[in-house]
Amino acid sequence: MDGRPILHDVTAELAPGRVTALVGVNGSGKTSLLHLLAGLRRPTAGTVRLGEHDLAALPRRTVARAVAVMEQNANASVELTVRDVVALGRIPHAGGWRSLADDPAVLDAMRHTGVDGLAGQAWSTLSGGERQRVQLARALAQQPRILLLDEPTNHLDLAHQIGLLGLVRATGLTTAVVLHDLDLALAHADDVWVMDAGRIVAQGPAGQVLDATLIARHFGVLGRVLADVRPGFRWEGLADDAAS
Ligand SMILES: Nc1ncnc2c1ncn2[C@@H]1O[C@H](COP(=O)(O)OP(=O)(O)OP(=O)(O)O)[C@@H](O)[C@H]1O
Repeated sequence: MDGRPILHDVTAELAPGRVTALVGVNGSGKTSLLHLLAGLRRPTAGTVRLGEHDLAALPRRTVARAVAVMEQNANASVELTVRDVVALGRIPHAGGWRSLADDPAVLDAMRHTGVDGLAGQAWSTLSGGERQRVQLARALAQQPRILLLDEPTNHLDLAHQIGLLGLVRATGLTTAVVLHDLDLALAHADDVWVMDAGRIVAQGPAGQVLDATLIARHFGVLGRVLADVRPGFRWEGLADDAAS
């Protein structure tokens, strides 16, 4: 790291019980911001607050009981079953001698995400899409108040992309999700934060913020908003002079 700030002038608040999509071109700062919200990285200036508290001042276990993170390309280095991986979500709540894998929250989370049929299967043998769902189950087993997801729809086919975001919505948890697909953001997020060069350049309800002008300016793509059948975009190719 060369000491240059990655994020600048970021002021934003996740709305309780709502799904907020972090969108923006590659390198715009989405993952960096998600890591700050998760307490995985600390800001060099400014404060990240969890309720009334400075996140940096809270014990790690307290944060882990409140905030669950599903990272991009999450991996499990040792040979674990699906049930073991989901049980990792119970660590912040662990106490006594009961096996984490026997915790009812583990089974609930596996059922909720549809991976209960894979419980005994080795993590290393799972497909990319199955891994994504198991990682979501691990995050839900944590029983957090806040869910932070970094591109959770990677590796998923279309039906599973929609299904996974539907599951996330159904939790009712305060959620921030990094998404590249603006159609998915429109369909599944309540709010969006649009990032460009380390700043949040627009934020608000997804249907109001994501319009053709903003997309041309901050994504360099010309498009038309389709409002007749469903909210969405029709792409019309790359715009060389999008910002003009
Ligand atoms: N540890 C680091 N040291 C130096 N630069 C970093 C570090 N982490 C991120 N960056 C830089 O900060 C910028 C934002 O990165 P970040 O991963 O947050 O972007 P992103 O919007 O999530 O990108 P993508 O869509 O490609 O995943 C990039 O230019 C990246 O190279």
